[in-house]
Amino acid sequence: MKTTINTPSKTYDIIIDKLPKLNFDRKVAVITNHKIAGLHINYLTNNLSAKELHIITLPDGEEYKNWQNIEFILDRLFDAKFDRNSLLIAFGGGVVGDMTGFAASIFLRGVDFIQIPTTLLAMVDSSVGGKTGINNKYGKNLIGSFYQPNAVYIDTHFLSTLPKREFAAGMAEIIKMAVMFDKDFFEKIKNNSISLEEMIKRAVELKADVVNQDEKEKGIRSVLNYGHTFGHVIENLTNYKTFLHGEAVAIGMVMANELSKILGYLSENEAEEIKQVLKKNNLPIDFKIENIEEFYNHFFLDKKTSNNKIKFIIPEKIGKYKIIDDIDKNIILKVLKKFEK
Ligand SMILES: NC(=O)c1ccc[n+]([C@@H]2O[C@H](COP(=O)([O-])OP(=O)(O)OC[C@H]3O[C@@H](n4cnc5c(N)ncnc54)[C@H](O)[C@@H]3O)[C@@H](O)[C@H]2O)c1
Ligand SMILES: O=C(O)C(=O)C[C@@H](O)[C@H](O)[C@H](O)COP(=O)(O)O
Ligand SMILES: [Zn+2]
Repeated sequence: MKTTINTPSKTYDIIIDKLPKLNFDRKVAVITNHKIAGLHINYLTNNLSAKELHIITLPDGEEYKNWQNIEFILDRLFDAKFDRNSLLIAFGGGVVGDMTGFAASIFLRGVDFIQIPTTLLAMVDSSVGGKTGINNKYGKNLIGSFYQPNAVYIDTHFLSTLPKREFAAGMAEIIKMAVMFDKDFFEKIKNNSISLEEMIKRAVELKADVVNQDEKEKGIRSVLNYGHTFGHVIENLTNYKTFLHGEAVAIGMVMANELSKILGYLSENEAEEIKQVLKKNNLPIDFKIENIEEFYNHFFLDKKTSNNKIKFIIPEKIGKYKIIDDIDKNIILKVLKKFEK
């Protein structure tokens, strides 16, 4: 199965199939982490040949998605005398993918890279669309670039070793896409009447369609941030340690749905339906806020906030999104109070 991304900066294919034989007549650096290398590096290198092959392994975890590890990658590339004709391969989840893409976008002002995602979340979301970056003390993904890969190879073979919690985190981003764009897709997920490959394919198609329309998030691409306005604050406040990204997004969707209900859009029934689908997919749907003013103030670090207007993405109904950025502070505090400790 193949989907194509066609943006002003690059056109490339997303191939959902067994990993093909990859031959590159140039220097190649595979960037991964220790866990994935231990589990799958042989499967990759058995299908990969290059003029010169380097493996760069990073520490594992969201807390390592930072400048220090970007510099680690760049130092390895300089030490090995990589040049502008070199290729980087992101072999891992979203953390590896975001860091590899960012390193590729700034090394020598930009070298080619490809994505070989190994988590469900990376397969359906982070490997597609060219958002790259790192976190810092101010928040999530606040430093980075829009930099498209040359190709994405999605081989579900890698999911055989993915822990249940990580699989669930990927389901959060899939459910997000269904709630925003495709009620039929949501129903299939709810009723378990869709195969894993078909689910991945549909989620990738939905994301590709958005990226093709709005590569650099000037409009509709912000819809992919549903659940993230709240979710990123949760990740930041819990130091990226309590929740996986997808788990924080799931809670964020529940909070966004509360906002939609208060504004008179989403019905109680549909909000409950979404909660049940998240729960059934082993995702958290609650979070206790210690300090709602502190939580509220984090919204002003969100990249979608401009001119002090916080932008929220909510479902008007399942399958129909709404972008809204002129909400009174008291309404937002009313939502946060529902989750106050
Ligand atoms: N760029 C984007 O558009 C985009 C989209 C969504 C999420 N993200 C980012 O992606 C990150 C989350 O990505 P993630 O959920 O893939 O987390 P992750 O990259 O941290 O991987 C999750 C865990 O699973 C392990 N792992 C990876 N593949 C495995 C496999 N096949 N078998 C066993 N273990 C495996 C990893 O080592 C890690 O411990 C966040 O930083 C988020 O901000 C980016
Ligand atoms: O690709 C996008 O656009 C998304 O918003 C996908 C999100 O799932 C992803 O977590 C992204 O990194 C969040 O975007 P950000 O710009 O808020 O970092
Ligand atoms: Zn996300």
